[in-house]
Amino acid sequence: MNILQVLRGRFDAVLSPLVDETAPLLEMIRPTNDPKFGDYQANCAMPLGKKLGKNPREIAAEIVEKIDLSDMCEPLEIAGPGFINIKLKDAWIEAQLAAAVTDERIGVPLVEAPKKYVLDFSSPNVAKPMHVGHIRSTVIGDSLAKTLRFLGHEVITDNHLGDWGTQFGMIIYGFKHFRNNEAYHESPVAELSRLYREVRKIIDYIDGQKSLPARKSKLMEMAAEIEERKAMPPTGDKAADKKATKELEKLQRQAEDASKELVKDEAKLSALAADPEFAKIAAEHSDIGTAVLNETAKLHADDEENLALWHEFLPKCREDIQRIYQRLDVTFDYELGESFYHNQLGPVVNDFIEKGFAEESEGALCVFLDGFKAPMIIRKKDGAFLYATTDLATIEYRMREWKPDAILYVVDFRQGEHFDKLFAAAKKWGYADIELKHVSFGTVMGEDGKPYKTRSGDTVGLEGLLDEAVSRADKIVRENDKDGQLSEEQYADVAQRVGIGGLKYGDLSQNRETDYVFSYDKMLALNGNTATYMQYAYARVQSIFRRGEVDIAALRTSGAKIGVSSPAERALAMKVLRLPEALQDTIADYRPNQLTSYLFEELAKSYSTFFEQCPVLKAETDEQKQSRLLLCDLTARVIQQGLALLGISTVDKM
Ligand SMILES: NC(=[NH2+])NCCC[C@H](N)C(=O)O
Repeated sequence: MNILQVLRGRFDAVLSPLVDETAPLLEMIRPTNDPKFGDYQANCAMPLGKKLGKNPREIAAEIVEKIDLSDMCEPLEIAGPGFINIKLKDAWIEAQLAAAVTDERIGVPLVEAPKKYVLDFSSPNVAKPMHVGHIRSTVIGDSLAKTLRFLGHEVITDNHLGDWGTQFGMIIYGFKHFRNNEAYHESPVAELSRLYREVRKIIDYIDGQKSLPARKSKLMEMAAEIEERKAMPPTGDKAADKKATKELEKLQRQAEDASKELVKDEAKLSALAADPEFAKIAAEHSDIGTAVLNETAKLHADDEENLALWHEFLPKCREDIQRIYQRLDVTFDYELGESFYHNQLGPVVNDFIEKGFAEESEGALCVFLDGFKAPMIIRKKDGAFLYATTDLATIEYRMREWKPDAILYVVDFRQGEHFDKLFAAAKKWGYADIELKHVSFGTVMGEDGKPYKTRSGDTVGLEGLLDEAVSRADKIVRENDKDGQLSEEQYADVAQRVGIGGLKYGDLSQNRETDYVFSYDKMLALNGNTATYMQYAYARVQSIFRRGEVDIAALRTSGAKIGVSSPAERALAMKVLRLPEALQDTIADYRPNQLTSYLFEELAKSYSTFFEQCPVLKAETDEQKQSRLLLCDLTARVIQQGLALLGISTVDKM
């Protein structure tokens, strides 16, 4: 059971006659950090006292007097200004452990009111280099899907592939003008990816050159302004002068950065221009920007040739991405990409017009939303629909077909404004009683402090990244296996699980909203908050069973019991029983790092202390030995379950 939830339920019964809204008070019942204060502590008497104008200690006494917890807790204690300390009875803990030992779900209850979730994650733009951010979305989304499902919710996972965008205009253009038939034949995706990069390069070159004069004059303006400000005499007002100096410095820094950037770009452009072959191509394709848009527009207008090319390219691109999913062991219920909604965009826009939610502004069709300066554009001046239009059609489809209670979008924080607007527009459109949530995440950084880039910048690069993790894991596993207990075959298997697991855990253990630095060394470390450490803890328990020739499955059903007489055993037992709470915390705001920190900071650390203080195979009595073996087993099962919900597997030996 979820102990915290049960405690809160009991408090709720006492608090609800006193206040209208008990939820914030119930939030103040938390596990303690120090066993001195019991297992849980309720701090709600203080705010309640303030609210009711009574002495908090009196309130606390009143709560303690009325609450019915005698079945599970020792008599409650009131401390300090009105803290209520809650200590569970040992016998009650032991009964919970006994139930968990024979429970496949190790004591995790199913939610009483299951909800239906749609999870939109991964969603790369095919035919365009997939990047580390898409791995991040994939790993976070998959873990949330698994956790929600485990708790009993219904989850539909949907990979909203970008399979209809300008990138297809680009490869269609590239295919028509630059393709190498032989290369395409040999390795179509590699050739398409080359074509994408080629077209991108020309577009960037032409746009870069076009923007140079404006950038230069902007810099001159900045320089002039700096001079002007420098020439200004001080006013004598200290604060104002200080502010002026600060502003001047800021402007100087900006000018310096812009000028460096310009020098760099100019160098790049002139290097390209110096390549006669490239210069010739660029000159021949000077209208490439418009041409690409035309190819895209033709595709969207069902042009026969472009549609045929799209049908030819798409399965190849999807296959390419599939390899990454296979290696990450991630699957989707649906992969309804942007192209799937193509025919619904017109009707969506018409519906907005009919309902009076959209108006024309400078030729574009706009949805004005309260609280936003800029409107959401749903049709461009040239008639083209946008990313946002597709997302509206997607919401309509999902609501109609699946009727979910919530749609979660696991997407990069840079799309924050898009989703804010999308959700506001959806609400306006009538989708008000659904939870629409942008599960936003930060950037994966390189050790140089810039966004992490794989060497080749495409799926091949991402595969290289996975390969590297596995090959480093292989080395670590071999070094660690001093007594040579693993076969060659086992090395390969363990390296896979440790390498890919390390990569996933390294990501999931971060607060998803912050940027983090990608480091193989950190994510594969044997010590610390890593998958490797958790996998190792699991394997160590299995090795105890092997060394002691323990048939753990038989012991589970033998009627042997776990006792919690020593502090280390009791502390570990409490952590084991807190798995349901950790999972609840994980989905409360969709944060897998709640689960990793429970596994590492709480469970693994308590296990370590237990392991130091409590001999298992050499326990004093048979009864104690069985008790400790079962506690080790529960710990290992919680680790295994926890890792499984993160999409990470365990190994028995490593
Ligand atoms: N429904 C959505 N907008 N999902 C996210 C799509 C992400 C987009 N394809 C990208 O790679 O940036």
